[in-house]
Amino acid sequence: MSTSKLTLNVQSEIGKLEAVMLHYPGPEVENMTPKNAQRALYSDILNLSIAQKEYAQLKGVLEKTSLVYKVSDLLEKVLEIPGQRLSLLQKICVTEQVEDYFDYLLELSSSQLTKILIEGLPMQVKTLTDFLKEEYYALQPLYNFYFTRDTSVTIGNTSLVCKMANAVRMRESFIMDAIFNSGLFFNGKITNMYDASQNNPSVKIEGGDVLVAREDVLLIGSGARTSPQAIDLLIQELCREKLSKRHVIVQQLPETPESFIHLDMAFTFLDKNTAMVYKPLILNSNPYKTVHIQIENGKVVKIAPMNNIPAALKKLGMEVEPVICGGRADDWDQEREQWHSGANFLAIAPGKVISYARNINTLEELNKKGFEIVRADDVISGRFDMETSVKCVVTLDGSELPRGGGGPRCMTMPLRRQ
Ligand SMILES: NC(=[NH2+])NCCC[C@H](N)C(=O)O
Repeated sequence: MSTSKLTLNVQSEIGKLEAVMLHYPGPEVENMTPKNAQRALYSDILNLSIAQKEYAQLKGVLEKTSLVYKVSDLLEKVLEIPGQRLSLLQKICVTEQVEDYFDYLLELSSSQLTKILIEGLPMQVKTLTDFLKEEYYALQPLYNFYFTRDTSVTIGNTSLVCKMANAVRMRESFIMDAIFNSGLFFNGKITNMYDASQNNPSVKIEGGDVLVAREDVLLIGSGARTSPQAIDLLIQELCREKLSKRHVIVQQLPETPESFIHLDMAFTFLDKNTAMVYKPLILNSNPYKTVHIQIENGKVVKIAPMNNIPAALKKLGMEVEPVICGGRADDWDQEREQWHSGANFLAIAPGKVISYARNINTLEELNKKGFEIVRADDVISGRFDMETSVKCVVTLDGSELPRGGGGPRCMTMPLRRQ
């Protein structure tokens, strides 16, 4: 991590990645039992030591190609500043109803406090009421913190702090807000969706649903995690900038199964003119609407239905050739690989992407389209030089990480792209 401030700038999903925010999964991902895994938003429980080995591959590849900011390092620095520590703790203690612990937390060292805010604070059982709650934690662990994509989004020079759909992820957003607002690390603007929503409970939005297709084009999923009310509010915020023209393409998503939580589980950009798609949702006819919202001089001027995302993009001069997640041949393969984040790609440069090795039908499809398939370890060791490749997929071992419910795009929050 560098010491000078980084200027935020993301104008696409594929421009060469220059800086990214990560959280390395720690004990918090194991601080659960099968009984409460669902509340933690997991479909299964994880094995940390394997998850960490897999994660090390992602981190290793990113460190080779981009600046990496580690959330816990940034948080610790923010907590060093008394005023910022106080306001973050007040916010957390009030919203999570743990005011009794405020004085104790305030006195901890910044590194202890960082650890507790991420890994959870065990409850002190002092009353019968506490005892009968059958809760182990006063502050729940941040099980999903390694999915840094969801709690904030860099749109151009602005960091959008997301209003999470589930209370169990709310503290993640508060931490991101404190990091961006500290003024210590980044130059850029901040839009906080909690503040903007004025506590309207129907406003919810998560970064996995927001894709910056082009400087003037956002793709937004609307479903379990992002509501139409939040998209309307985001548009209002965008309208303040009074850019002459802007487009928002909204894709409705199924509420179940949970592998459709975000748009990036069904559609991600791979290259300037290529995107990974889950065919049944993105290309086939289905009940889920695609809507084009046109903004001019700070006003919504048109809201119109579209056939699908590729058709809407084409209208805006962005032709994308779809690559089929799971391959063309078998719809079971498509379903199985989509479930294991097979459509969730992170581009680290145009045509250079990261995904899980397990989704072999998806990889075969990419290989047919000219993408070399390489292992993360070969990139990290230098046996494979990504610079010499025109198009490649770097694959991560992914037996544990996908059980948390996401892939490489979900685990990375770009701060700056070329
Ligand atoms: N961008 C994504 N698709 N993120 C996946 C997040 C998964 C996480 N378990 C959740 O439910 O919140």
